[in-house]
Amino acid sequence: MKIIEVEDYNALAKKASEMVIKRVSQSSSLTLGLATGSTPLGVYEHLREDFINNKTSYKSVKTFNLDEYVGLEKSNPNSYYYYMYKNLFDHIDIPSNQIHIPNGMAKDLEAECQRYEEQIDQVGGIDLQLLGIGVNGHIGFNEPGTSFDSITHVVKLAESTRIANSRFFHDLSEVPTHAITMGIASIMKSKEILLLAYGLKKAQILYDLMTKTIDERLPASILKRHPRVTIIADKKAMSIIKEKAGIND
Ligand SMILES: N[C@@H]1[C@@H](O)[C@H](O)[C@@H](COP(=O)(O)O)O[C@@H]1O
Repeated sequence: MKIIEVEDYNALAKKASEMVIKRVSQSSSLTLGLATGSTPLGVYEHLREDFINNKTSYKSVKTFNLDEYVGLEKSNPNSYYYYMYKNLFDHIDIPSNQIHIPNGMAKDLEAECQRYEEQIDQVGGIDLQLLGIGVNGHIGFNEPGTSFDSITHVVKLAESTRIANSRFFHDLSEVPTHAITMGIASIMKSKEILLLAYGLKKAQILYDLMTKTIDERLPASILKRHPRVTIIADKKAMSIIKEKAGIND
């Protein structure tokens, strides 16, 4: 895994967006894997600005989102569907039939998971997957203990994840208990992965990721087996790694 350290959140968002824009401009049929949460917000902001200023076109780009809550309507501001349209899709020229987000309202959730995984395979897999990381090391919504062989599936969210994500809801009881997520094996099929981490609250998990062995108790640790992973982290997220290595700056 290659780590790029940047000064702060804005530099992280800028760097990540430049990498995405470069791939979009270079390929006539790119498939992007997209993430939600607070971390990619600045990246999407830069992509929106770039679309206005430089007209980078997404007409032939396909996207697959990592995950979606179970039981939230698309119109619910906390659904990842709503998040993605509000922060990105409503502002660029991507055709809606090229956007893929798991349907957390599907009657048959198992069938929805299978359909989603097949769609990813049908387009030849994801070229570039954006990832955040949970404080417990989850990627997508793959909580600690998830099998490394998992494909798109329904998960019961860890209480720590529900509490962490409750900041977006009125209170904890509104946070869904389940979600659909690409599995660890689905994520590992991506040709290239860009993991973003910023802030002190990610410093411990980033240190664990870099120093601990590959283990299902730390879902992100599997990324060490992937040939093309870049981590972009700001100084705060890097602070424990550097402190333990005796690096001061
Ligand atoms: N399902 C998402 C993940 O895809 C995201 O990476 C993580 C970190 O979120 P944040 O970027 O807000 O710290 O939390 C959520 O639970």
